[in-house]
Amino acid sequence: DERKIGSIPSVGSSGLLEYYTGGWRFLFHYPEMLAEGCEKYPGRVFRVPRVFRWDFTVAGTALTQDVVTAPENVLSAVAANRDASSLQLDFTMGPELSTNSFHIDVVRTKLTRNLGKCFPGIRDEVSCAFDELIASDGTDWKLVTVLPMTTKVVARTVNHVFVGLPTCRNEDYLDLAMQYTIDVFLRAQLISLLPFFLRPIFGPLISSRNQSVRKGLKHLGPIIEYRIEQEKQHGSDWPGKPNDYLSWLLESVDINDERTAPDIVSRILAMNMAGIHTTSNAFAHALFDLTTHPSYINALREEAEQIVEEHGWTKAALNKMHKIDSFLRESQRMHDNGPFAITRQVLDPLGFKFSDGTVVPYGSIVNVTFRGVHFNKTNYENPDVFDGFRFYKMREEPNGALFNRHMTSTSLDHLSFGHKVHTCPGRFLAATELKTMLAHLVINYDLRAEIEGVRPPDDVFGIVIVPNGRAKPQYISPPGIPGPDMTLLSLAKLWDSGR
Ligand code: HEM
Repeated sequence: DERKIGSIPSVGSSGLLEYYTGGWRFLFHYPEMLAEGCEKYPGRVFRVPRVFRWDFTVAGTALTQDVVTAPENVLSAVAANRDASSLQLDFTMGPELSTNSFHIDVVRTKLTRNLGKCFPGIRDEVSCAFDELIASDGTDWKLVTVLPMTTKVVARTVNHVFVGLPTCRNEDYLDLAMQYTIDVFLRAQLISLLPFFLRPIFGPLISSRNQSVRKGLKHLGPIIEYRIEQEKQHGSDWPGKPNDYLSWLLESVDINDERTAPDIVSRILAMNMAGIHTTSNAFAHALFDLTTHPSYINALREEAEQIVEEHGWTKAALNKMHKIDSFLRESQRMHDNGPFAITRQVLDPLGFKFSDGTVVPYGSIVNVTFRGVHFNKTNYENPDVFDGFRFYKMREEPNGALFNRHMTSTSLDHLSFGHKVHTCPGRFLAATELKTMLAHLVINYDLRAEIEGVRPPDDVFGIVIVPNGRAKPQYISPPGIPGPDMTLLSLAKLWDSGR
């Protein structure tokens, strides 16, 4: 295995020292290390030192195809999440979530099919949450820290779909929903520092799983009990049954099993983890792109206003917002959730052989990095330049009828939601939320950067690469009211004149 590994290029030195010291570089300079690897070894696999291990990173379209089409028993997403990667799923969330993942099937099927019906609730939650959190009195610009605000708006909105009102607005429940991801990640990092044989002993003690499920049961336990009772009395279509994820989950389980309520709570927490920070990070990035390139604001506002005026606030109307769709997709292209679209563990004892002949050994972690694909000149013209209407322009071309670059489309050149086998099943919900949020903001508010023309730098810690948590763009509602010193229009003009 050492011989096989030795022939794979590495970022930094490939010596033994790098194996031990490089891991520390990884904590604070991972984006630069990946950029260096993608630049030096385009279209290949390269090694990156982590703490006491090498990760194998794929930086190109052809080899990405090898990864996304490999079967689960060869390159496993489940194994990567359970133990070897950052989640330590067995301890942090429970092994049953990977051995029976019906909660994921329910997202893929019932949740996605019901988005049209759930849309009024989504729209209402987005609008109330933003208006409450920005709390503009309509006379002055207001500074609001982006990331906590978007996280709260998203947490309320997904939970409107997951568990409905009033729980989706309960502060204590929302704290749990937002904090859960952080608890899981931090504790998983601690567990993964332990030697393998100690993990089963100390893993459960370090994990916050029982505590989180207990807190979740405090809020959801009585609701689950009530719904089970109604079903027992009136059958599965009982009068007044809410149309939400909790109901769809309960339709898929044995309600007589006493383990049902804690199990359902674990699965709802897992979906909060998959759905909150991913979406709120994407939105924060989009807002930073908008305030750094404010000339887009009017165009997006015009589109949103015109479509809402003509078709009202519906899911079908969102589908017509092509500029908003393009803007969000471009923002995702340039700023992803962390460095990797795809993480897998090699399960084949013979290792995994890529189509270029590279072999990575059994047990290794293989990552596909966004950078190698999204910033690749063969995939995109001027990939380093933000072009909010890049995809909109493709759509307008003569063969636009064949356009297949919507926000929710995955492809080998756009991996924000993964591609093929494990493509994100929540992307339709995420896109619905993101488009509703962006349309709501531009229709109801003017916004501008805290510091003109400056995009707040990402926060970086190891593989956690997230939008800046302290930046505060400014908002004013309703749009068009002059601010204390400069209006949005004058800002846009300055930008156009090249300042
Ligand atoms: C902008 C927001 C989101 C982004 C960027 C995102 C991205 C991703 C990515 C990159 C994957 C991994 C694909 C792979 O391993 O091949 C994934 C998987 C997943 N996502 Fe999302 N996601 C988002 C929102 C959501 C939401 C809202 C939900 C839930 C409602 C969700 C549920 C899931 C689940 C359950 C998986 C695992 C699928 C599987 O293993 O088969 N995601 N997502």
